[in-house]
Amino acid sequence: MDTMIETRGLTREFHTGKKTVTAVKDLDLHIAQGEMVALLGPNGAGKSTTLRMLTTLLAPTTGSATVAGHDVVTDQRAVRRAIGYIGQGNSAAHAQRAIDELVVSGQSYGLSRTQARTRAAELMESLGLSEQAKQKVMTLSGGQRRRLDIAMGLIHAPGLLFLDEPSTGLDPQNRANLQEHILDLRHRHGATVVLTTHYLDEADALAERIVVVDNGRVVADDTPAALKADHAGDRIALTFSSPGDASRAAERASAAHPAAQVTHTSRAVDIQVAGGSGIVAGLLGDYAQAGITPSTVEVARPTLDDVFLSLTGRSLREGRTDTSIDTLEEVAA
Ligand SMILES: Nc1ncnc2c1ncn2[C@@H]1O[C@H](COP(=O)(O)OP(=O)(O)OP(=O)(O)O)[C@@H](O)[C@H]1O
Repeated sequence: MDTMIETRGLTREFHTGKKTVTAVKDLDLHIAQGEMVALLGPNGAGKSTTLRMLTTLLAPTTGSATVAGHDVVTDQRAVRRAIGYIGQGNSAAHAQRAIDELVVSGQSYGLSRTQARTRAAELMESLGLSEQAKQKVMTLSGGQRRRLDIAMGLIHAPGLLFLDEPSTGLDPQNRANLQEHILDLRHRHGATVVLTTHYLDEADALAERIVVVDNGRVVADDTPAALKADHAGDRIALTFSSPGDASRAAERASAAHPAAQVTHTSRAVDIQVAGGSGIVAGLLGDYAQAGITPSTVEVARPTLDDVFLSLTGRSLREGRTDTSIDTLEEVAA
């Protein structure tokens, strides 16, 4: 398959006062044409910085990257023509009417005025913005502006689409709608898609490949299924009516399944083990023989959050703050 994105030792540092933050460190990434890749990581992991370097919004400190065959430093115009980018910030101008903003954006990508109008109307309709078409951008709600940004990123049906947390601020219906647009670009145009998201279910549903980043480095890179199989087991959650029963249950589970991760708090026991669903019956039989009766038993398949927890010791669901700054001025930085 043809290469769409290639980075070698891509690194970006930020200097604030005397402090240096290495946001992205020695990133070697290869993404083939047509791949759908999600970058997953906690706040501050370096996801947005990576995307902003690949979209020419930010210059790398060291290392190199090519996007659609063009160097992100020496051939910025060609890179920009080849991509669609939906950043975290609002890119639309405030005083323009929403529809005009979209049409102009289409023309800037080389569509004729007629093509841009047709496409803009289609996108407005399917993103539920038809009624707001003639409104000035500054009068749109947060969610409507987010949808306008998305329309601007999709207007030229790009062969390579970067999305930085595209679903943030969208209601479930518009989130589903966006996923449809992405899948449509993919299937109809064979587009390559690189996205960052905090919605683990979204990454799981959309991406065939997940690149997990932490502290500016790649810590895992595989399909969602392989990541779960390699890094997280099923989870068996049990509760008991007394702390004594919980304690004995935890001990018996550890003895019978040495490879399992068993944690126990007061009346609850959590067992994480590969193939966990297959051992539940045996475990309950053992408890029955020992006179221990659980109050509740739940078995859950691993999630990407379990994968992340096992790789980094932290949960992706931990508190989130917005650190992103999306300006073209930083290209010069
Ligand atoms: N313009 C900047 N100046 C200084 N530090 C920055 C700048 N942009 C990013 N950083 C720092 O670089 C690190 C990586 O930030 P980045 O925004 O790439 O993370 P992220 O993985 O996208 O996080 P989030 O999930 O919160 O969007 C963070 O420590 C952040 O504070």
